[in-house]
Amino acid sequence: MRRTETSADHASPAETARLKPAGKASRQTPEARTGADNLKALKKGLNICRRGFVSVGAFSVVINLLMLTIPIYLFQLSDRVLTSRNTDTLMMLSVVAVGAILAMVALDMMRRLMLSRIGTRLETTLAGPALAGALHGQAGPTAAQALRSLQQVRNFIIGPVMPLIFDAPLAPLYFAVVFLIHPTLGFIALGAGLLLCAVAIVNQQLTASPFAEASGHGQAAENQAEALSRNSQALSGMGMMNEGIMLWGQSNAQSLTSLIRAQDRNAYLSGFSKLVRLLTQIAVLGTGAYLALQAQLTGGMMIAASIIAGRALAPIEGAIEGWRSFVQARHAYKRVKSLVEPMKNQEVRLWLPEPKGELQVEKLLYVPKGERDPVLNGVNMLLEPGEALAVVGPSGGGKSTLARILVGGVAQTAGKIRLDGAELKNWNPRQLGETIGYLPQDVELFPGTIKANIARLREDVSDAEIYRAAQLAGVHEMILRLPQGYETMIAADGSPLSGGQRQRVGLARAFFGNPKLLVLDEPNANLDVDGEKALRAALKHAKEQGITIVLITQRLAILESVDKVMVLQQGRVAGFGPAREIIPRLLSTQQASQQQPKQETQRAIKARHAGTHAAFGSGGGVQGVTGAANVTFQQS
Ligand SMILES: Nc1ncnc2c1ncn2[C@@H]1O[C@H](COP(=O)(O)OP(=O)(O)OP(=O)(O)O)[C@@H](O)[C@H]1O
Repeated sequence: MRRTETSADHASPAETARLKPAGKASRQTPEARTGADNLKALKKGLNICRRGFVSVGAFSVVINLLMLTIPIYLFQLSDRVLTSRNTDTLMMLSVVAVGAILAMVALDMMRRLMLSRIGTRLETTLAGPALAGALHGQAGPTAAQALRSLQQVRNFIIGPVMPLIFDAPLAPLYFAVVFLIHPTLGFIALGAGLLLCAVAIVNQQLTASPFAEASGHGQAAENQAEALSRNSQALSGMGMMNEGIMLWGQSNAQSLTSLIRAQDRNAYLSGFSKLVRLLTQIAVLGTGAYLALQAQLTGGMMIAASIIAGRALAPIEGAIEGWRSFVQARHAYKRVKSLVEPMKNQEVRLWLPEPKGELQVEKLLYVPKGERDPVLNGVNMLLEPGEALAVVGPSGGGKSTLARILVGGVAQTAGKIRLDGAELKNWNPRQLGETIGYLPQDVELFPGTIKANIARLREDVSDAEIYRAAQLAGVHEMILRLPQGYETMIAADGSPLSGGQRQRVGLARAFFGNPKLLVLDEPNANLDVDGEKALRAALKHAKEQGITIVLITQRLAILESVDKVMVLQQGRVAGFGPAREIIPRLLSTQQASQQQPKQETQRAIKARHAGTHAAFGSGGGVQGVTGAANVTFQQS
């Protein structure tokens, strides 16, 4: 048994980057850092953040106590120094006050530094899992949204509202001190505090829905902007740029309109709360002066009470002003949490013995989230190690979805998929990834060199392994013909490679390592004659190596390389069996479907000549392999 690991493997990069500065030498490979380590790092990171918040809370208690320095100093000056005219007392009080203020400022500074480190730590701890969660998720926040949410949370933690949140629980202490100075003043301050709390609740009620609307429309605008940027060339090529920007503008305008509505309400209520606080301070001063005239208070007490009352109300007032950033940060944190929680709860999976490549699918059902109709229904099959299966069928039949489920990219709704008897979900994700080679229908290469792309972005591999994969995929010569060869940099849009070249490099990536199962989704869609030849040779190599192959294709010529054929139609298996039995039937189906329109046209012409009205038939509808399949192949 080699080691244990979980899919919290994905938690590692950010945490790892935090532990060691970025750089080639410091990058920890999956070999050096197991999933169990990553899971531990995630939990440890979160615990450190939690402990950090507890320390910040403790600091806040001391800071708030020290904040009483000035009112107490004032009170002592007016009631003790001015009456006794004792300069020694003045000196001593001043030294103590300066010391307390210095301590308070130092603690406040440390509190901010701690918050800033907690924010950064939280981001480095959660970025990897959040990114992995977003990449794994079939719905929910995109990777960019997940990272932006995390930044929002960090900005809130290091922003000006956070200290106020820690100060708020200590407000009762200040109210208590005002009560101690004089109950009447205490009631005034408490009344104002309750009024501000009511304002805070009203503020929350009035702004929650427009803020939520603004955030929803903002996210839609963001998605549209991302889609525009992805499709910029097509948009500009077809003159659709203005319409695209208008579409984004509508969502953005809706977001800004809701935002202004919420901000206006927030501004009115913030203004009102400031008024309440200042009026309270005047009321405390005025009432204090009256009580002083009645000899119930001293002048110092009166001023101290006013300062302390203002201090008691400040966090409530701050909460009203900072409400928006609080709501945003809370939403952002919820988004991040929804992505990270599943990672945290993941179990450590065993590294199983190397599989042979037996693939079994039992009663597979897939219904996309939020949909009612299944995309795949009742799919069953068994492939022995080294067998090659072609999945064919009309467009939209569910072929690519099946491919995505077979490689564990999409979770099925029901049914079982087993590799060497173990369900995919029970495999160690890292081991499963290394066991599978997958070429998706839309090949996307990562910005980086061809070499890095073939090596699946790993750095702990030898050049020989990369060369072997390129050889197996029959792409080595093509790469050598590029000016920079294996070092050719691929941009985010896949340039300078053509569609066919990208597909061939993607094939080499699928062959990299020692895959036992190859899932190739229309690998020849963009290939020229040379590319097709190379693909056929690659499939032959793969078969010789005993690799199990699932090949999704619309091309007839490639079927000669397979042992079995499955016909998928509307998510159901319309035919499955040995290639030598299924292919002739598919061919006769195709010939019949090609002849039918001709016969119908001839009938129509005859009918017209006979002076009768004849309608064309609906076409298609040719009975296929199991009485339903209507499969058309491209000859190649
Ligand atoms: N997440 C999803 N949400 C809604 N519908 C989906 C989802 N995934 C797949 N579908 C639907 O399932 C059907 C099958 O899609 P799939 O891409 O698997 O077909 P296909 O056989 O590979 O088609 P093609 O040959 O054109 O690539 C399509 O109608 C598609 O719209």
